[in-house]
Amino acid sequence: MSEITLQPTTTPLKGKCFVPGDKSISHRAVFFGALAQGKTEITNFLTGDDCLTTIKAFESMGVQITQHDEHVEIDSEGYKHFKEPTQPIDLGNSGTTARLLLGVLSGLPFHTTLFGDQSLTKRPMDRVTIPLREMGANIDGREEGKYLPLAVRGQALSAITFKPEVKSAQVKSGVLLAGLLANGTTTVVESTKTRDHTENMLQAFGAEVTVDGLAIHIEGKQTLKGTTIQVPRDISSAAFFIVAALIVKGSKITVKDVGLNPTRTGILDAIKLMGATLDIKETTNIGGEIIGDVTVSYQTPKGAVIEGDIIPRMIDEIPILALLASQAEGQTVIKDAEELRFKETDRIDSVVHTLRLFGCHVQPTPDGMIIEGSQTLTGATADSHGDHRIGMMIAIASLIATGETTLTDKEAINVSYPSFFDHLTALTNDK
Ligand SMILES: O=C(O)C1=C[C@@H](OP(=O)(O)O)[C@@H](O)[C@H](O)C1
Ligand SMILES: C=C(OP(=O)(O)O)C(=O)O
Repeated sequence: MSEITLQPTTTPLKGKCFVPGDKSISHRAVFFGALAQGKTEITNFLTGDDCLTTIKAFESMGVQITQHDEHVEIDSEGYKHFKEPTQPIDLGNSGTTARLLLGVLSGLPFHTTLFGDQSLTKRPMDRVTIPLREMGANIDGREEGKYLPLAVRGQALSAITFKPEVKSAQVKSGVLLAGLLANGTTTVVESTKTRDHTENMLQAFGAEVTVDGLAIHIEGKQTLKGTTIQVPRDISSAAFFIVAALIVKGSKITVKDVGLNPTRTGILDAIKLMGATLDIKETTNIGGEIIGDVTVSYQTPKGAVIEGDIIPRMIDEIPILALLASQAEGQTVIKDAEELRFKETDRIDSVVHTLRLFGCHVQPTPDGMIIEGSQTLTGATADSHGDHRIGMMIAIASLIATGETTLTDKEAINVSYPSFFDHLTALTNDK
């Protein structure tokens, strides 16, 4: 496992930044491109480990996929022509691939085995296997199919109406994908709107899908048609530099062409709730996804209570928001975020543990944390614990810590942002 030694920055962050393509949208572009008939071309694809895992999964079912850096071409005859994989499918670290693929495999007429890395093997899969079994899926595994490895024998599926207990776009998407292969009309009714890239992309691939408030209806047995997908840049990746600019004195940066889908911009709303100003310019809308630029400069926000419906709209950004909170004036309380406990690490415990290594005062709660503001950070040796978002949080913390920071297991960052350190260096070296 490799490590990197990081020094506090002596220069502010300046200039423009083009973060890589959105992880959620890159996954879905491969899923739908593979399921569809004909050619799909994806540009600005995220070449992070998780999205490459999705490509390999479909290749193992015989789908023709060519990937050159951020450009992907898929030539598929459609899901009816997928072949039974000869080997178990390795899902690596990717929860999104696991939950969405379970939905697809449940309705295909062959047998597959799925496994993942140590972290993914601990993450709950019953949130999706329970509704899939209700549709007729045959899924078996440890603890009655709660955890990977899982064996799936595809079946004819029947539509259901499903009201998920967890606020999860992965669960919603897994059931909608099964619904696409099922007989009848499947309905998912959410209690809070989660990221809606699946719904947008289904429409882009010509599927009949109706969104009626919090209810989504999908007709079964539809044929999708290959299309062109331009992936917006990832707001979840941009969040690390937005926070870096807010906390490093004298900074001013613009993150360009970033996805501004309202189901993903909770982080921007939380920053505004903390009294900071952001300049947000929406520039275009491609395939139902709003894209724009965010300009941000150094300022001291105020502590706030972050809770309720905003949480699913910023779930992956909570680690970096916690770092921002440590620099705010006053206390910040994060509530209603128990879902953090089911990510690559238990992100309530790992954020608290990591910020404490830097000398911060922070308390975990069952569904979030309480972070004291105006804290001085002291350089530390901190491990990503195999969690990309914790790794990037440590790197951003090192910019303002006194003394040296050593980040161990830095390659975890490749899951969602392989060029992270190049981009960070460019922002701190811009003249
Ligand atoms: O659907 C998606 O692409 C994702 C949904 C979220 O997970 P949950 O659906 O489990 O909340 C998020 O944390 C993950 O990074 C990506
Ligand atoms: C939780 C994440 O991803 P996944 O669930 O796909 O592993 C993430 O990217 O922060």
